[in-house]
Amino acid sequence: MRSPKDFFAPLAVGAPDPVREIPALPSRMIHFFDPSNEKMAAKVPDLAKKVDVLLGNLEDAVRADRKEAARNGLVSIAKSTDFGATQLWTRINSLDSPWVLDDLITLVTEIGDKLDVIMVPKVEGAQDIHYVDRLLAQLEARAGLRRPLLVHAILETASGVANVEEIAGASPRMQGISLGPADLAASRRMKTTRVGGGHPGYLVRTDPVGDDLETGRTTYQQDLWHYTVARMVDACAMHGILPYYGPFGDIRDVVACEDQFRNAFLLGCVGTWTLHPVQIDIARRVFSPDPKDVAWARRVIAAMGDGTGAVMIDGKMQDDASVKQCRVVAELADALATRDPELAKAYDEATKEALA
Ligand SMILES: CC(=O)SCCNC(=O)CCNC(=O)[C@H](O)C(C)(C)COP(=O)(O)OP(=O)(O)OC[C@H]1O[C@@H](n2cnc3c(N)ncnc32)[C@H](O)[C@@H]1OP(=O)(O)O
Ligand SMILES: O=CC(=O)O
Ligand SMILES: [Mg+2]
Repeated sequence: MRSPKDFFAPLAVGAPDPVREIPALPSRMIHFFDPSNEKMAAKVPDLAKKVDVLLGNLEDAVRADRKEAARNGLVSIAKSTDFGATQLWTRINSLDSPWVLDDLITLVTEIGDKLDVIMVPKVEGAQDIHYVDRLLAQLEARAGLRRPLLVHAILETASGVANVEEIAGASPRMQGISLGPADLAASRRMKTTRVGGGHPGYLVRTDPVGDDLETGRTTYQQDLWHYTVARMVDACAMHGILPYYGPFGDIRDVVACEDQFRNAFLLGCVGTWTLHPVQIDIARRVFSPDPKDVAWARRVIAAMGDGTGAVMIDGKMQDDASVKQCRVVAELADALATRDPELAKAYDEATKEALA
């Protein structure tokens, strides 16, 4: 473990100073595209106007014989596109793969000034982050970068989950963590065959009435990912970094996708991955607080004055703890409003109505 005294010192001579705080930039959707896919690449300039984060994916879902094309495609897209306020991220290949070294050398050298965050898959423990941390510092120094690249880990191995707290705190570069339900299911030897979402077999059933075991016993499907998402959220909150839901692979099932995203939002996640354009509006809707909740939060904050004591609003007790929750919602709304004028209007109208 690094000494707290030198945690914020650069890991290579000439590398930029590490950040002391992770910027809470809007990142409701991390939209994945394959930079070697011409159709997807052609949509990037338009998508940049619609999403908070664009991610050039180099790992799984890119065929082995397209890895180089994806890497080079990302370099040329990054150089030729105006991303405005939209962040550009990449997902590199896994640390044991034959491609990752060239991914990092090429991307940091060629487009290190355009990239915001590097997503690292299949992280097992702090040692993986330490490896990337030092290598990035060396490459940043060589490329003369002034701004450090941030690192995002995917939680998709059983070891990663067991070590999630040390991963979250492994480096000042740690920006966030995403749930990777597909690889995690495989790593845990779960008996699912899906990319995220629930399973009809994972359920609880009401008790029998008398001796009849068959009739009237309602079943409730449970969330396979509750434990992992909750644990990830705690690890991230503890270290001041951001938690995200990951992929929802049933593109057609926009209803269950929205449910899964909302569960993650309510538990503390700030965003999710979007794999297909149809998921972008779902993520925007779910990960932007509802105008009614924003109006309520602003009303509680106004009524609570300096934030101490207790007041009654519409029959509900408010005190220091509820005003803190309201501040989370109100601050998120303020941050999103600066990026999204439609949301800003909806929040202000709902607030006026609530305070009238
Ligand atoms: C477990 C994990 O690791 S998840 C992360 C890795 N996986 C990914 O990144 C997957 C990314 N998404 C995809 O590859 C695709 O969306 C697929 C394969 C799921 C579906 O692709 P398609 O069969 O082409 O879907 P569909 O026909 O509905 O696409 C409609 C249009 O949207 C485009 N499109 C689809 N996905 C994307 C995307 N992620 N970004 C931009 N455009 C897209 C298609 O190219 C198509 O364009 P066109 O109208 O010009 O022909
Ligand atoms: O990479 C994501 C996953 O679910 O696996
Ligand atoms: Mg994966």
